[in-house]
Amino acid sequence: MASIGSLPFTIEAKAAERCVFFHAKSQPRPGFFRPRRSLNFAALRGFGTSRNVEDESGRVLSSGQRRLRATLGGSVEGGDGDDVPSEDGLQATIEKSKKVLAMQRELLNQITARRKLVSSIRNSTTVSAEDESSVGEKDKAFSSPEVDSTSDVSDRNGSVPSLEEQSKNIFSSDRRASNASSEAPGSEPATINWIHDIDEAVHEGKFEFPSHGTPSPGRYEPPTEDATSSDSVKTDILPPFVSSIPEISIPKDEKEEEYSKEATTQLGADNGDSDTMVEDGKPPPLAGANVMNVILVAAECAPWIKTGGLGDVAGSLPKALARRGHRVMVVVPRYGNYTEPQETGIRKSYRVDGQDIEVTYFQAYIDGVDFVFIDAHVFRHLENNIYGGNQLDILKRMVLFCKAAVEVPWHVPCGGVCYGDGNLVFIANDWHTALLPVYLKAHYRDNSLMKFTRSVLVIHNIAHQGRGPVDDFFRVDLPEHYMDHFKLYDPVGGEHFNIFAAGLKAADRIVTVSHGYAWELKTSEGGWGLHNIINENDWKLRGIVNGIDTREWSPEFDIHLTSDGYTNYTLETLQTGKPKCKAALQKELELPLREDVPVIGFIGRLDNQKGVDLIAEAIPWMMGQDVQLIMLGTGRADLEQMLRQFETQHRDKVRGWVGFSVKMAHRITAGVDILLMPSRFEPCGLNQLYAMNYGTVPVVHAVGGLRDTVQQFNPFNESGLGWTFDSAETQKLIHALGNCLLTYREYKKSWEGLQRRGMMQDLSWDHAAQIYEEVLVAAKYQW
Ligand SMILES: Nc1ncnc2c1ncn2[C@@H]1O[C@H](COP(=O)(O)OP(=O)(O)O[C@H]2O[C@H](CO)[C@@H](O)[C@H](O)[C@H]2O)[C@@H](O)[C@H]1O
Repeated sequence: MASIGSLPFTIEAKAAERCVFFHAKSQPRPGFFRPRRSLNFAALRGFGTSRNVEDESGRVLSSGQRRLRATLGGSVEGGDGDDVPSEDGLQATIEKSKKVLAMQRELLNQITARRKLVSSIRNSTTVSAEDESSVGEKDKAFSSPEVDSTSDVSDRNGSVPSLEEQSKNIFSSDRRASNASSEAPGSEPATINWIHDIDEAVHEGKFEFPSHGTPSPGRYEPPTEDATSSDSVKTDILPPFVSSIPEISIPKDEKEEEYSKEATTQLGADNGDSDTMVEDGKPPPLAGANVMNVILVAAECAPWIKTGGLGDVAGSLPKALARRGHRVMVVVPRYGNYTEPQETGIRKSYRVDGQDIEVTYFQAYIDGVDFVFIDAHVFRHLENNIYGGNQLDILKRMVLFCKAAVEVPWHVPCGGVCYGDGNLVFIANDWHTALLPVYLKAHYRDNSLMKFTRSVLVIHNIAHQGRGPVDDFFRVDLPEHYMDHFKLYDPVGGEHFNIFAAGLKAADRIVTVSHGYAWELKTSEGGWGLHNIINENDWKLRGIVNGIDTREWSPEFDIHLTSDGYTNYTLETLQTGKPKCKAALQKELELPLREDVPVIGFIGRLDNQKGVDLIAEAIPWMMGQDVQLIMLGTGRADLEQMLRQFETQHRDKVRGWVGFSVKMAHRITAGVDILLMPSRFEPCGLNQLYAMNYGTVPVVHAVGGLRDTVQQFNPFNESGLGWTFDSAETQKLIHALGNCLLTYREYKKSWEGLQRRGMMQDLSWDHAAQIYEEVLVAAKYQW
């Protein structure tokens, strides 16, 4: 594969990026459903039902409406035709008025709480120009003044969930699509006129209680309330690709209730915001009316299996989405005997390249997230080499994984209840799971199955695409007319089969892991042959900078810093804690114990992407400095050998740890002063984020996510977070690192400022999860 050199990141390029983005945003989206503002009818439900009473136009009114009308001067309930009310009658009316006022008050409280929540979310969000444009668009989409009753107020039975119920729905037994949208974020909540609005709407016939009728063409059809919305499809017309459709939804049982309780407690504990508590002590979900079922599918997931940043993201983004109130699952292959997941006893069989392969499912519920592991003989014994084997073996594993993953919401009950395919969005990651959006479309949606399920494909690294000979198409079990989606020609690979290409076309939305990388992907240097497809699909692409797991990667709680002389530390104890970790690291690696020497670290895959060759070229200069260098990595054999050689040649200054050690990665991040990341390209990069959270100063090539997250230090106004260099050249690396070393030695106050600013950032997933949610909502309403 061609290596890409440094990219032309000029101001003009940045401006071009914005133009492209805005242009794309303003394009109309065919069939894009825009939910309208609607009112919360929750209060009307609490009155119970008795007999049918009709209004002037003959419409049947609920008893709640009847009482309201009676209270407001109507003549439906209680009056029974008496023109002159008796004393008792008056008393009863007063009592009723009091009740209604109490209910009104309660509703207003709920509205205030919701308003507070929405504005607190907004205030806590630093919206970039791109984000602002899309938030604006979302606001518009959610703020039509019309009352639209059929689309987003009620479920299919015509019942209207209250705020409280909406929050319960996420964990409730039928887990139906919570498409009720009384006040979507961004819309003005209904105000004091709500009774009048409802009454008038009902009276004037603007509002109709939803029926089970067929939705009008072109409108959004709310998901069914069954756990599996495709149940209604008869199995005798099942397409050959589909394993089987479950016929019954699994009933609520005790286990599920426990699960609900646990989940709700979790939600409350994590939010910890008493302002948002509703009366019964449960907070409404941060996602509000947008709560949905989300299934993230990835080839790796920390802490069970991780070879790089994808594992970190799969292990932490779902928890942040769950904290927002979504029901979230992660599906990952079971490569080893993990302790937490329990066997579910469910077995299914999928055809892969002409052979039936049986899979079983293991499941665990941790930190508010369902983790489902797919077990099959092809995944076993790969724990130390999950991407191992020949190209065909890998392809078959991914075909099996994607086929099984799509049907997990049908077959695997979590907490007793399957997710179902209504109100569901899959998040696929990188080429390994890029077949999932294609299968979702070709096997299911093209056959009227999983009608309400959508997919988002996340690009963590476009350099790996699942390329193969064109004939590989016949191994992935798709209708022939899908072949063109996979066929790609480029000067490097010639005409070939490309899984990422097809996934990008089939997904409802595409995300990549930084704004910088979103721009680079559209260039011929950064798109690795897929730039044309990415440009064509720019309208559905969004850059979202990764967050970090602030518990796992926190100097305060890091479990790898509790022994061997290391220590946990915080912003307050930085000046004592970090030197202690530095000394412990020097001791562990048998380097000279010196507090004053700057220690430089590198952690990462040893390949062309990470710019290890630039470090190699800079070694002679570095060894002329009074520094220590610690490198941790695995990958290309020649680069591994190079690391060993550095250590042998410079025993007093260099350690080259060849291997994959999570513990050492944590300890190096805490113990070194400077983290070097000369990546030739870097979609986001997590190590620089971890480094900053530990008061370690990054020196990076300003590319992709590194450019987004590390602002150059400015000594004149003491701002910035580290050092950046603008092209992947050894001399530029040396220049940046030289300035960094000078500051470390001569300007202690500036150094401390850099460390503190790094540590004070909010690098958590919470902000990113909120933006992911916007993408999921957009996907959900993509028709
Ligand atoms: N030898 C070793 N021992 C222990 N731990 C090691 C290690 N080598 C690497 N790691 C760990 O693996 C992770 C690597 O994450 P990165 O984001 O830097 O890179 P990666 O290129 O794998 O991910 C891709 O996906 C992520 C997630 O989106 C993007 O940030 C990134 O730019 C993109 O290339 C870190 O947690 C790091 O500590």
